[in-house]
Amino acid sequence: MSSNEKIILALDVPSKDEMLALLAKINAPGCYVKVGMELYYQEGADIVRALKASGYRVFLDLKLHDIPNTVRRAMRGLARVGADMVNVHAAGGSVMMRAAAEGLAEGAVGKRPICLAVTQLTSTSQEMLESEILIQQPIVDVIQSYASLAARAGMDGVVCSAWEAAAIKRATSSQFLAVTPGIRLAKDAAGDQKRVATPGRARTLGSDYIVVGRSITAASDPAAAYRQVVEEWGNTEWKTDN
Ligand SMILES: O=c1ccn([C@@H]2O[C@H](COP(=O)(O)O)[C@@H](O)[C@H]2O)c(=O)[nH]1
Repeated sequence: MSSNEKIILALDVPSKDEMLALLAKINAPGCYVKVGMELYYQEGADIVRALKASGYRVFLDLKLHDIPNTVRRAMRGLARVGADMVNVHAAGGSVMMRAAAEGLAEGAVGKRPICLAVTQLTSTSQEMLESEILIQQPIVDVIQSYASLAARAGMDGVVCSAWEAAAIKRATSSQFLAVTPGIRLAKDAAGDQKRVATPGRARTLGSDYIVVGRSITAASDPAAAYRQVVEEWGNTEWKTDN
């Protein structure tokens, strides 16, 4: 089956065996995949090495958020593992983000991995932002501000929802990446996600990459769902002038 390098499949499964079974079902060799906490905390760095050895591109989604020295040293190690894309929380601040970039440059064997900053999780709503995180501003303004900070601190882009993609590019540059989870096929339930978009909508809103998990992995036919995401993305025109 054909894949698309801008579609990142979230491998949210608890073991290597389940991951291999899922990849066999989807049958998209060499596609972009995401290893998150669930799989990494069970299988460790070997899972990334195995995926890379099989030709997949890997986003290692561990969302580091700690003091700058710890993040720098952790990133030095993660760069050696060989992921193509990694991330931190922008809320860790500019010194921490700069330390992440430096650690990656120190550890990278060849090209350093793309480093993203998570702005506000796609499971966060405006209401939660105000009542729980105690930030009394429109979420898009908060995300724009984090994106500017991240760009100045040497990040290559941010994780945000598709709905903020154009705003973060206005605040930074058209080259600054918007990697957007919270993607659902139209028929699917949002579940715990609050800021969601379909693959086609995400493209028109200016996403550079979309991250798709349960709309594919929980589908009765994951291969058909993956194909639908690829087609919907591919049949939609990308816009930057939102
Ligand atoms: O803001 C964020 C940051 C990361 N994620 C991750 O993306 C996938 C989404 O999975 P779905 O099943 O498509 O909801 C998941 O691995 C999250 O950890 C995110 O959703 N939002």
